[in-house]
Amino acid sequence: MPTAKNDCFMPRENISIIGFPMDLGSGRRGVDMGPSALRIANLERRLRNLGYKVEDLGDIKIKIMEKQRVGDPKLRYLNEVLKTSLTLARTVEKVLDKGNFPLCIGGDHSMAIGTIAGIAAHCKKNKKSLGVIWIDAHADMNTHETTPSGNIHGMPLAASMGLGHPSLVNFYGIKPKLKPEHCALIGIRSVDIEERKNIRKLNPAVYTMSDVDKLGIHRVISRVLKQFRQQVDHIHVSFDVDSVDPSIAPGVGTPVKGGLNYREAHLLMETIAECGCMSSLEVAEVNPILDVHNTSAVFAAELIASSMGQRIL
Ligand SMILES: NC(=[NH2+])NCCC[C@H](N)C(=O)O
Ligand SMILES: [Mn+2]
Ligand SMILES: [Mn+2]
Repeated sequence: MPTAKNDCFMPRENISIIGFPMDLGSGRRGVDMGPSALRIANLERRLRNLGYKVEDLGDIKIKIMEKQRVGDPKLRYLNEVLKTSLTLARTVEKVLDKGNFPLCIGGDHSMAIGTIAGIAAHCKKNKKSLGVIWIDAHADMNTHETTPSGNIHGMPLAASMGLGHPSLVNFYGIKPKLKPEHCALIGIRSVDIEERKNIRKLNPAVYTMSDVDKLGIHRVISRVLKQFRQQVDHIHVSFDVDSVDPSIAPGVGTPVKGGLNYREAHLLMETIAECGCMSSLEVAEVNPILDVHNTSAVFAAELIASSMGQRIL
């Protein structure tokens, strides 16, 4: 095992799967079916085959979109996002408190508001520092003031670092939940003009696709892991499936050309597994309506397995 700051880096035996069938945070329907698609892709069996004990806690209850009001156009479905994020945060916190590994499957990326809140609460109680590796085509660092869409899935990372609408920033009573120096973004290739200013203001480490092209994905993730292993106690990986190129993962709500290729994505996750230092994982934005025979969900399930120790040999 690699040396670690404390024992939270030891691999956890028990995985708790939490489904978050939410699409109110995104502009397009369908990601609410992501958790089902991942389960159909045999997620649980893949993890059991790796030797883990797995419990599936089922889905967080979410009221269907057709019955909701959009509300503020700059913070679409805010109330529903807050309400459901609260249940998610409590569930994640409980799972961590009992020593299990939370695997949250979405759902749109607004789920990170709840996931990171629950993790931050657990870390605060146990005097652990939190690091987040955000793998995404997008930075998700908009606020209600900079968003071009009003979709909350474009805001969770900024909000977690203390920038954005007070209801998101103060959510779950911890503010900020994450320090920018303990945050790294990887795979970025679509940032809104105003969103750039937020990135500059907070200044987390950002590895764009150009950086991945130049350095190689292995060097990028190794650099981040090396730094985080020395500086934080809990590493959370937030994986947006649209980080991968749409040619291999077409089933996502907001596809952007020029993403990680098949092997880059696996190598990224395999390197995270080798480090043995991931303490929680969430996978967001699988959209079965836009998918082709569930290939994106199967790919996402494969990537989850790679991040949990699946090896070629
Ligand atoms: N989690 C995601 N897929 N986010 C996409 C965000 C797209 C765009 N930046 C927006 O704010 O609307
Ligand atoms: Mn995202
Ligand atoms: Mn994205």
